[in-house]
Amino acid sequence: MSITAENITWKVGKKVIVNDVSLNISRGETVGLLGPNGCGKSSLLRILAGLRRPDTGSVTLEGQNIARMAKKQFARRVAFVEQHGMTDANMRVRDVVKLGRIPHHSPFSNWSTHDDEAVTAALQTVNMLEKSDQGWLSLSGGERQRVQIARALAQTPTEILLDEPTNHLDIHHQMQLMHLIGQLPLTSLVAIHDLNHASMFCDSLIVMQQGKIVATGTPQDILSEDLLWDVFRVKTKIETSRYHGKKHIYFLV
Ligand SMILES: Nc1ncnc2c1ncn2[C@@H]1O[C@H](COP(=O)(O)OP(=O)(O)OP(=O)(O)O)[C@@H](O)[C@H]1O
Repeated sequence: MSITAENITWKVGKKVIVNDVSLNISRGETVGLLGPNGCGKSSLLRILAGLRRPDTGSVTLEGQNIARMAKKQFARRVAFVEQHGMTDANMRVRDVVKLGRIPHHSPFSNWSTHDDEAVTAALQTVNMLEKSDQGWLSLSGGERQRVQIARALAQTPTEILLDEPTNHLDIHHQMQLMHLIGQLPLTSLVAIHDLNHASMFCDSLIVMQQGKIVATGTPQDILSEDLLWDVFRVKTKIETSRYHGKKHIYFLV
């Protein structure tokens, strides 16, 4: 298993935010993390990214407990793209993406052509190479989002955690990004609100409600009208799309 969590619980005061969560994500899988606002998706991602310590339970990467991994070793493996922008400084786009190479350097190592190649490839992947010299503050919300993803890719991680990465993106870039995430030769866990995109682009899904996991499995197996009513309180009609063969959800009023 690439990422395993066992019985993770995280509380703030007496409020249980992540409640006894266990999960197993196989290497190379693209997993969608679904659930209503406030159900604990970001909190769980932050725990898996090593930014929060759970009160109980453990997270392991290929069997290694992350609490016992050196920070740098962890950062070389796991990239995290959070929901909100990462800097107020007016850095050039290329310099923002270069930050992704930090875990690969010691105080004495020099910047190499390999680093340059990783940065260029990451910018190319998100279609931002031609804006390399533009200032961060001059970018649109969607462009910033893509640069943040480039920074994560420049890290050349084996696991990538993304918190609503298609937020701010127009439909073209949403589709392009979800397709890209699905194609990356990495283990990806992506919090996402668009259920049709989750169905189209994810190998499997984890559905949360009030801090707990209430369903896991392939989109084909678990997306059902009953589940979406129970979790999101929406009426739906679900059919297998004759265009892409995946489940397609129609929302009814
Ligand atoms: N540091 C904190 N202190 C207090 N409450 C917190 C803290 N972090 C998260 N919460 C609460 O935990 C709950 C889960 O929040 P979280 O951001 O994980 O949800 P989410 O599923 O990512 O939501 P959304 O879909 O709206 O982004 C929310 O009620 C939130 O207010």
